[in-house]
Amino acid sequence: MTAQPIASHFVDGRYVEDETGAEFVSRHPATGEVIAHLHAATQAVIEAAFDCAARAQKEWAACAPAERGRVLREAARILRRDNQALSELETLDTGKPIQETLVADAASGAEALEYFGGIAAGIAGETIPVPGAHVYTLREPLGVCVGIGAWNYPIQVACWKAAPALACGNAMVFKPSEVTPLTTLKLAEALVEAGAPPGLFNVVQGMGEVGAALAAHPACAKVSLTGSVPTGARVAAQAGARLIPATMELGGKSPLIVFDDADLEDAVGGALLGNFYSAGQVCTNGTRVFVQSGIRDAFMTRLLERTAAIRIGDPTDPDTHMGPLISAEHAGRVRAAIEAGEAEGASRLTQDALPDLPGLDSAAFVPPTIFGGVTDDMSLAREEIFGPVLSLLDFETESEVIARANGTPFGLAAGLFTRDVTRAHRVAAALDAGVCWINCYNLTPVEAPFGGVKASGMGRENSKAAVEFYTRLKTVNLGLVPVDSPY
Ligand SMILES: NC(=O)c1ccc[n+]([C@@H]2O[C@H](COP(=O)([O-])OP(=O)(O)OC[C@H]3O[C@@H](n4cnc5c(N)ncnc54)[C@H](O)[C@@H]3O)[C@@H](O)[C@H]2O)c1
Repeated sequence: MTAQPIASHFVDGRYVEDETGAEFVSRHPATGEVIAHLHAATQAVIEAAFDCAARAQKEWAACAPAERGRVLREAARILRRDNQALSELETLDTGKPIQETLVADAASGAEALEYFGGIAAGIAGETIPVPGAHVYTLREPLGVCVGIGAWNYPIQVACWKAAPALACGNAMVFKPSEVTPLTTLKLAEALVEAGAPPGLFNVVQGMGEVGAALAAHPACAKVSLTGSVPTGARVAAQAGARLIPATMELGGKSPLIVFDDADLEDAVGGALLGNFYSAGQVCTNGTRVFVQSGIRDAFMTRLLERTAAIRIGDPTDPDTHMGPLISAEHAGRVRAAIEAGEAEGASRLTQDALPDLPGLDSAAFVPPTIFGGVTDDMSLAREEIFGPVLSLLDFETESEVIARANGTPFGLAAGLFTRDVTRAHRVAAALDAGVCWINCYNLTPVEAPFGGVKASGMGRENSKAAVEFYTRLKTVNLGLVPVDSPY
């Protein structure tokens, strides 16, 4: 099994290798097999990427916004054309089931390219009515933006950053996670095929040091990171030291609240989606499931029944619901979190058992795990586990659950299930979260802003809101009356 790219990096419209960079490999998580050998970017590769990006950005910013939009929409068409192959590659690189990658990865990336391709020609400033002057604003590109990605949604994350950045007239140097380096190279190919100038979107590979070097580069005009809170704090501090804007899409420990009057099947479905999709490796997951006492028993019964029907196995099999975690090493961390939960007194309601996994590395798999009797002080309720671990917490009243749901440093997302429309809006308004879901979970339409509050990040991706984070505003004042000078 191989998924070896032509070369490690994609710079100035073509694949580039520099074998003096540190070697690393990409593995297929389900088997542990090495699928690609790569080299981390050297300083020479990084300089080449910024040089060509600066050149391409000038050309791109000078071209008609409608033309920029056309190129992005053409790139979307190419991703859709190649969706099968891209999804297979994403499944090899991430271990996520093919039934997910076919709909949620390159396809979501294509939606971002379509959306921002569509609004590119409408990005504009405004006129401001002021007596005696004609005042208007211009929305200008920032220059060369740096994107740094996480491993759970590699091509989606790259598109969610590249599409708004490019629509606004910027160029980008992007570093995928070293764990999942492959599909972002295909995005770079698609943009060139679509007619983007060489150098507009560059991919450089490597570990955290390469990301840090990109964010610290004097030509970096903005950095957008998707990753963990500790990395976000480091990268935001670097950006702060240089006074450049930063968008941070970080981790979470989101609450999902099920009130007594909820539709039972919808609430159970939401909790399953919001904990076990992508084997739980989703930043917005509602891992603290607060269940009101009147619905507790019915909810738990259906949750366990439906969890038992989850098919674990080979992610390349279209029937598989849940594949491995990103690596045996990460699965080990998730197992340690499960053991800590047991040691702290939570009761494990699911079996610690995997099906036979012939030819696969069972060390990379963790079965869907549900804990009951979880209290707010337990590590299960406080730490982002980033695996298929759902914690059930009991509650009685609305005001109690709002306070407990907000009792976390994170603020990425929150969900609630209720048939009471007044309560739904009241509780959504009271929750500390960048995104709230009422009677659904983990919907992220490109038309709506996405991002966190508190330690979960700053800035927004998707929607018209993203334009604010990839442009700078210039105010122009034109005097219409004689200059009123006392001198
Ligand atoms: N909010 C969101 O949109 C979102 C989406 C997906 C994942 N996440 C979060 O991402 C995390 C999982 O991803 P991960 O393990 O890849 O995160 P991570 O923080 O370990 O790495 C993220 C990226 O940052 C790079 N990096 C590491 N140190 C760096 C440094 N000092 N300077 C610059 N770059 C550096 C890594 O190489 C990688 O490309 C989880 O916490 C998850 O919640 C958030």
